[in-house]
Amino acid sequence: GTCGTFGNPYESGYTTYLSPFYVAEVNAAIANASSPALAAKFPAVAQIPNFTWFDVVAKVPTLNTYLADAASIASKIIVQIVVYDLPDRDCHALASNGEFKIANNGVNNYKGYIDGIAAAVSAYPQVRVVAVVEPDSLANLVTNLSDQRCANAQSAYLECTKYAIEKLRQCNIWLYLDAGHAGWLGWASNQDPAAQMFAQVYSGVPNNRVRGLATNVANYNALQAVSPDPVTQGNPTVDELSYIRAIGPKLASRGFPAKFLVDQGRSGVQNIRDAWGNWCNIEGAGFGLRPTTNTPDALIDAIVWIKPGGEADGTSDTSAVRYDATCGLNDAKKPAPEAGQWFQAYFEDLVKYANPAF
Ligand SMILES: O=[N+]([O-])c1ccc(O[C@@H]2O[C@H](CO)[C@@H](O[C@@H]3O[C@H](CO)[C@@H](O[C@@H]4O[C@H](CO)[C@@H](O)[C@H](O)[C@H]4O)[C@H](O)[C@H]3O)[C@H](O)[C@H]2O)cc1
Ligand SMILES: [Mg+2]
Repeated sequence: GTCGTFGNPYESGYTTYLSPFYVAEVNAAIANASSPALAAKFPAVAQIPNFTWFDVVAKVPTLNTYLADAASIASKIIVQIVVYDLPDRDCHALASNGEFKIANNGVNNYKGYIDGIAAAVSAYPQVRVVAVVEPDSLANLVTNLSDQRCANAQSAYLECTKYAIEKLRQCNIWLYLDAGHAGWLGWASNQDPAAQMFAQVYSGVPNNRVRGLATNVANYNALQAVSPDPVTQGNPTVDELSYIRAIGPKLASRGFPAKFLVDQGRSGVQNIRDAWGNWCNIEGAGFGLRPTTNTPDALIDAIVWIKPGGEADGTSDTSAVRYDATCGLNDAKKPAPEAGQWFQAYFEDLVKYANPAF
């Protein structure tokens, strides 16, 4: 490509920007804390970088603000974002359905959303942007085309993802496509179809800035399980490291030399789910391994916190339009607010059960 470096964006010497959005959420949590002893730990949490989710187009202007702020802080700095606004988003679930609908000009709306992000990235070439692209989207195309909503969304997801990769090609951006997790695409029957699809998307845009894949986004799997969680039911890819070591070579052999980011933001406690497919506000979860480039495999660029701990996965209000039954299961903490909204009790648990401890 025409750009210089395209190695690990988290290379030494780079600091990672703290999202003011999340810092503000944690500061508010201090004011609402159930116990002063626990609240004493909250400021330390606010110092750990995570990703800012651009889940509505109205948030895109704040990206300019963040990039300008970051540029004023350090010459070598990384801003971490999640691109998350596909039309008919979260097609196999209800909790995170988005603002754009395919049936209502959604693909064009999405392209405008991407154009806004691309303009911000171009305006601040001195700031590195690491972007996770569309959690749950391509993974749903691997396993859920039997769901009419996903089948209907397939071509739009692929067109929108291609557009995002084409537009987000500035020399200061690194893209990681979302790749589900060990309990999703890690099943043997899913690995090859997944590798095939990711490699096809990668090859579809020459000279792209797709560095690799992001796994375990908004999920709870260990990077390296001490012992298999019972829910893994004999699946050899018991954790994210085994999933990555299984799918990495399958991607490389198909022309996609993918590197990985692994979300460990809510992975501090294992054996807390009734089933591996349960994903909503899982009770007992704790903040996990701290972000680092000290990873167990060269395939992994960094351990990161992508889902901001404390922001809900979905509402438990059965009367809500976006109520998903998964958020009503026994292992889902209740009462929970809408996806993305601050869930104070859940945040306090994440701090309480954090491993490593705060
Ligand atoms: O014994 N075997 O050999 C065998 C073989 C195959 C088997 O089938 C596999 O079973 C897996 C479950 O074990 C399924 O994985 C679940 O798929 C769901 C979507 O369908 C995901 O939900 C998403 O989760 C996101 C957060 O991660 C949410 O943000 C998002 O809103 C939400 O929709 C779950 O995580 C994920 O765990 C696979 O599809 C399925 O193919 C099972 C056994
Ligand atoms: Mg979700």
